[in-house]
Amino acid sequence: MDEPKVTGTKPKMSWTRKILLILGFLSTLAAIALIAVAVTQNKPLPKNVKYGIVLDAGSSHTNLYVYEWPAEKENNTGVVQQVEVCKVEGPGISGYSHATEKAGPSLAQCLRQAEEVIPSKQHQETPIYLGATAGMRLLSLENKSAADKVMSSVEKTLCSAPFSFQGARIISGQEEGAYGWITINYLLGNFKQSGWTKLLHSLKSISETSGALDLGGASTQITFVPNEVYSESPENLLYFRLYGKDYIVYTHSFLCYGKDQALQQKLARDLQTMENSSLLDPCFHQGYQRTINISELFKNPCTSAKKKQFPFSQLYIQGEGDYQKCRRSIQKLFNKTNCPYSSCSFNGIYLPPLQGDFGAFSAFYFVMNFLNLSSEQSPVPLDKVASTIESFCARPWHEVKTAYHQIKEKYLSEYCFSGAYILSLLENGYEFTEKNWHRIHFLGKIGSSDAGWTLGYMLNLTNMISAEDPAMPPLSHGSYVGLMVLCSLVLVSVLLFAWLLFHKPKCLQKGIV
Ligand SMILES: Nc1ccn([C@@H]2O[C@H](COP(=O)(O)OP(=O)(O)OP(=O)(O)O)[C@@H](O)[C@H]2O)c(=O)n1
Ligand SMILES: [Ca+2]
Repeated sequence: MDEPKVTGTKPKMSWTRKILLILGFLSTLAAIALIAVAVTQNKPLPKNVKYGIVLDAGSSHTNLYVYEWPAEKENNTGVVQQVEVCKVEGPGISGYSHATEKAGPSLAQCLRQAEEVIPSKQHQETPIYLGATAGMRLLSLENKSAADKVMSSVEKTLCSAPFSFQGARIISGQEEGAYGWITINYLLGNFKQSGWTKLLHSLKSISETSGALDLGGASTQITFVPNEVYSESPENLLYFRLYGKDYIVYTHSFLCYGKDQALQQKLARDLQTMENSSLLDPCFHQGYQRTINISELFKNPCTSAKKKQFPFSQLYIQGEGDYQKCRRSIQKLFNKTNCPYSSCSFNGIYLPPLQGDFGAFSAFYFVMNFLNLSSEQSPVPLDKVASTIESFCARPWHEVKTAYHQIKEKYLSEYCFSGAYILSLLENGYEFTEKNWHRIHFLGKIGSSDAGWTLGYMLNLTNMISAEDPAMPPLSHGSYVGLMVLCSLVLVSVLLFAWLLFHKPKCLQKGIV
C-alpha cells in the first residue's frame, strides 16, 4: 500500500475556509463599525434650553415665574421646570384701582430679575404671559373702566420688556381650575404614557390623575376627574385629550370664597346684627384688635348685597379666640339648602361624588403648613387637625405675636380664621369626611415648581402639551447603546466560534460531530 507522501510544502487552505476567514474578518469589522456608529450617533446633543415667563396676577399679590425646558424635548411630559419665582412688592394689580398707571411699573423689579436669569441672547425669543385672577374679576364687576386701565398699564410695561409679549388677560375661574389641575398632574408625572410605563398604566384600572384644590385670596377652585360621567351640569365639565388619553374633568371656581373675601363676607354678615361699632370676633385671637372702614367693606361685589345704612363708619374688631363659635359663624357662608342636582357642594352648585387623591395648594398649603398640619410623612387625621386649630385660636395674641415675630402680621393674625375656614370649606362645603381626609395632600411645590395654574397655562399656550402620545423610544439612550454592544459581541463570538470550528483538524471536527 502506498503510504501518503509527506511533502515539505504547507497544505493549501480550502476555498470554504478562505471564504469563512474573510467573512469572519468582515463581520468583526462590521460589528466594530456598528458599535462606533451607535455610540456616536446616539450621543445626547448639547443642552439647548428654552425659557418662558408667566405672571400670576392674583388678588393679594403678583408672582413672576421663569420656566425652562430642553428644546428638543418640548412635547414630552414632565420636562418643564420652574427656575425662578419673584414676588412683586406691594398689592395685587387690582389694588391699583385708584392709581391705575402704577400697576404696570410695580412689575419692573421682577422683570429685571427675569432678565438676569435668562441669557440675554434668548430674551427676544422668550414668551411672556400675564394672567389675572379673581381680584381683577371682581374689579371688572365693580368698576370695568378701572379694570381696563389696570390691564392697559400692565400691558404697556410688559411690551417694553425685552421678552416676546404674548398677552395679558383676566382668566376665567374655569381656566384657573383647569390649568391648576394640568400643572399638578404634569408635575406628578400622571400624564406619562410612553414606553414601558404605558403598559403599567394600562394595567391600573383606577383613575391615575390627582384632583386640584386651590385657595386664593378672592376665589377657590375644585377640579377632579369624577368616577362616572355626570352630564347634569355641562358648564362644570371640561374635555381634554392629553398625551393620547381622553379626560373628562369636573371644575368649579367659587368667586368670593377665597380666604380674604370669605372673611369680608363673614364680617358683612356679622355687621347685620350689630347695634354698636364694636365686634367680638371668635375668629381672631384674644387681645387682637383691628379697625375696618365700613364703606370699603361694602364696596366690593362679594359684600355689596348686604350693604345698608349704619350709624357708624368704622368697625372695631376685638378678638375672642373661640374656634367652635368661629366655625359656626363661617358655616353660614355655605348655603346647603337648595340643590337642583343629584348632589351639590354649596349655593346650589353641582358637585359629583369626590374621587381619588387631591393636591391642595396656595392658601390651603400656606395655612396648613404654618399650623404643621401638612406633613406627608405623618398625615394628621381630621379630628387632630380640628383640635390643633382650636388650640391655636385659643392662644392669646401677644403670645402668638412673640412666638412668630418673623411672620407678617397680616398673615399671622388670620391663620386662626383661615384654619377654621379651610375646615369649613372642605368639610361642610365639599363634604370631605374622616374617611377620605387622608386623600388630601397639602403641597406647596412639586420638585422645584410651585403648584398653581401658571405652568399649565404656559404649557397650553406654547402648545407644549400634545394631544397625542409623543413617539418615544421604549429604551433610554444608555440601554439602547448597551443592547447594541451586547448584540454585536454575541455576533462576533458566534462567528469566531464558527471559524474556529472549521479551522480545527479533521479528527477534532469528527469528534465533535
Ligand atoms: N405665606 C402666606 C402667603 C399668603 N397667605 C395668604 O394666602 C391667601 C391666598 O394667597 P394666594 O394664593 O397668593 O392668593 P392670590 O393668588 O393672590 O388670590 P386669587 O387666586 O384669589 O386671585 C392670601 O390671603 C394671602 O394673604 C398666607 O396666609 N400666608
Ligand atoms: Ca391664585
